[in-house]
Amino acid sequence: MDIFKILSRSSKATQPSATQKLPSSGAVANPQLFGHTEPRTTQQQSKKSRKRKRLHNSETPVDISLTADVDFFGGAFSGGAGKPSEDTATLQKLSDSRSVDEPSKENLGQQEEDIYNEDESKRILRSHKLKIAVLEDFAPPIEEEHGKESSKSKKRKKNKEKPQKPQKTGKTQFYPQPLTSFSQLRSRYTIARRLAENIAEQGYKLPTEVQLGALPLLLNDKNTSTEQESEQGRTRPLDVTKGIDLLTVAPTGSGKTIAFLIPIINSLLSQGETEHEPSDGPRALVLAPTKELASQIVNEARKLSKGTRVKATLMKKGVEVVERPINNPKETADLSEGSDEEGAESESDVEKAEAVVTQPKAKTRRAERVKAAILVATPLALLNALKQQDGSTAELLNVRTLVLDEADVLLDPLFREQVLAIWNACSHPSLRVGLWSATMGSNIESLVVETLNKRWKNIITKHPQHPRSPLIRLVVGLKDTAIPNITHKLVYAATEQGKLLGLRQLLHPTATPSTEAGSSLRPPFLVFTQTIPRAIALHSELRYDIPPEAGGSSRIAVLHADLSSSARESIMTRFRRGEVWVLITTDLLARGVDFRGLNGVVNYDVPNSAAAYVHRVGRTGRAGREGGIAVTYYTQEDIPYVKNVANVIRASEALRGKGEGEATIQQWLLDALPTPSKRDKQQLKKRGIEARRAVKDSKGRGSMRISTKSGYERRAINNLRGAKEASKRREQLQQIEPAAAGSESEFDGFGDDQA
Ligand SMILES: Nc1ncnc2c1ncn2[C@@H]1O[C@H](COP(=O)(O)OP(=O)(O)OP(=O)(O)O)[C@@H](O)[C@H]1O
Repeated sequence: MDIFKILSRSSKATQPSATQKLPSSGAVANPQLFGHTEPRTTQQQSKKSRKRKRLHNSETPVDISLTADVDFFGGAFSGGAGKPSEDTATLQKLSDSRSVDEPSKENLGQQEEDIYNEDESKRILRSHKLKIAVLEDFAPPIEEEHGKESSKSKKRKKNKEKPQKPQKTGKTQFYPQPLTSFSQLRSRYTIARRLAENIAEQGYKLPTEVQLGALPLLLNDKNTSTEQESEQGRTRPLDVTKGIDLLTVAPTGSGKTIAFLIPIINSLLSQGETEHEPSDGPRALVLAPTKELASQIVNEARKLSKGTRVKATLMKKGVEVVERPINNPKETADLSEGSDEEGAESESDVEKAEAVVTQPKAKTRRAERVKAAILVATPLALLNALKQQDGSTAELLNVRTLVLDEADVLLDPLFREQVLAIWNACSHPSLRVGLWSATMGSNIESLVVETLNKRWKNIITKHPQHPRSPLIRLVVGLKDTAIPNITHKLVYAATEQGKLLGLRQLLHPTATPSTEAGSSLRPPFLVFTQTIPRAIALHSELRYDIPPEAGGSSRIAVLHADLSSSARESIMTRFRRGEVWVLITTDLLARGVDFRGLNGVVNYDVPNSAAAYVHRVGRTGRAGREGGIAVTYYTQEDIPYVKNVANVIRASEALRGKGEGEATIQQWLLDALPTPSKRDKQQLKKRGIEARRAVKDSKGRGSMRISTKSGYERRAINNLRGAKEASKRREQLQQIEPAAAGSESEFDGFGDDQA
């Protein structure tokens, strides 16, 4: 069934042309956004140059790019992804629990082939627009490392009997080994066989930019060029083998989820069976701002850990994460300390057993405990499960990896307190943090550094010799910019009625074939509004716009946070299945949610910030897909704020290589639009367009209502309705009055006997 044909109620103008490409159609050949336009000959040359030993600097820089048809498992697999050939039997024999430190002989042979020298690494990273910098490195200063002590370092040494103090080095560039094919996960990092198979089964062939840069860093790369280049041009070694804290800014839809999940799953698999008991609680924690995103992450984690002992679960209401006492919090704290001890027949085991036996049942909650090693949660749901009777937060003693997906929103005032409380509850000294988003303000970076420093102060008081891991920042492309493969339309609709008319034209494009914004937006698409009441109102206004023969009102749905969890789940499923074609929503679905087949996004209400725009429009054009369309309507009220959006569109089009002539936003428009002040931007981010929050505008009129009727028409209708009601009331009164008069006449007053 052609959705577009039915929606447009015509077959004439709606036949998709043979050349028309939809983002929802077909598979993507190349999920990368940058660096795959280099000529084939260069790629062939690069293949030869790869056969160099690691860390040997070549005299002449070699042109390196990636081949699109990557052969899984070093060319040994045949018959499609995930199907190992006989040649790979040896690889397969590797146990999924083998330590990553013990590469097999056959893998070592492969390893040498896949190692790039520093110039090659630089070249690849640059061609894919990857910038990796060390934000904070806590290793000793360079001079000391190389045995040449400066007078400064001598002085420092004199005062040095104090505990290790973090050494700030400023931002320095860093060039790790890029991961140019998923087969290198096995050959270089000896990830678990089953994990590698699961990756192949998903059909992932070529790593996206963020995977290319982040996976080597997170898999504790021993092969990487451990040199970092400081602003002064000096180099110093950087040790990533003990783990790093990573802040990643990479475009929407660029595959950040598997970039953080693969290292988590691999690390859990590489730990011996004995190390983790389900009763120890989760070992990896992923926080996401919405239930929808959290459940999507769990699904991804389950696909990647299929057939292994690693389990992932979603935090649900009523489920316990740690043992919590009801009456006496002290007792549970003792119990958890005991359970952290290792070794069979140890004293602590006895204590543990006794504690379990002697623990009165009434003192512990009887709810089900989380047994999975990976827990994915929204901040509030998890914090509620950690709150103790005395108001304190229970510790998550065994969590070694904390991931904040959509970190900038999680560390924004809305979630900040909850997230920091959870971060601090993860008390393991070797906790590694990953912060991931497509947008990241510098204030968030500062907050991260501050939080890490505070935590570190606490750690060294308890564990003075504990090594500190570096904080690395990975940026793909231009920070805070929409992906280059989206077509943007910024449409002036003047009024609220104008926007509704515009949206109707998108639903029935043949009515106005010349409509610029609507000419090629085909369902399924998302429509974003500023508030829940507006989403509901827009849904009621449009719900009968789709003809019954096309499925009628069932094709259009609304999803927002006031709905029950089950209603939200069911709408998501119907949308993913293609039963719902137009989904009206709020910023609830703006971040992280992955709809592969989305053809477009409509910003019915202008987003509250540039970042919100980047995320909303990033629901389309995922994993390198072409052609998603983002339509943004703006009215008179939005003019003071729309420059934010216009700037993002300009930057995204520049990234795509669009010149002034073909740009959506002409320079004259940019010049004409007012630049909002910092205060205005903050206010907008917090509250959105103020007038749209109220049912009525500042003059008491309902001009921000979602309706195609003008204010004049609505007033006329209201007057008519008022007049009708008044006359009805008069009629009723007239009927009541004679009756009342009659009843009065029947009342004879109080009798003498009642007085
Ligand atoms: N290497 C790859 N090759 C092809 N597809 C991939 C690859 N990696 C991930 N994908 C797919 O890309 C899509 C987007 O991935 P993901 O949701 O992780 O993006 P993201 O970077 O987290 O986006 P957002 O910033 O919007 O949250 C998913 O459908 C995923 O399956």
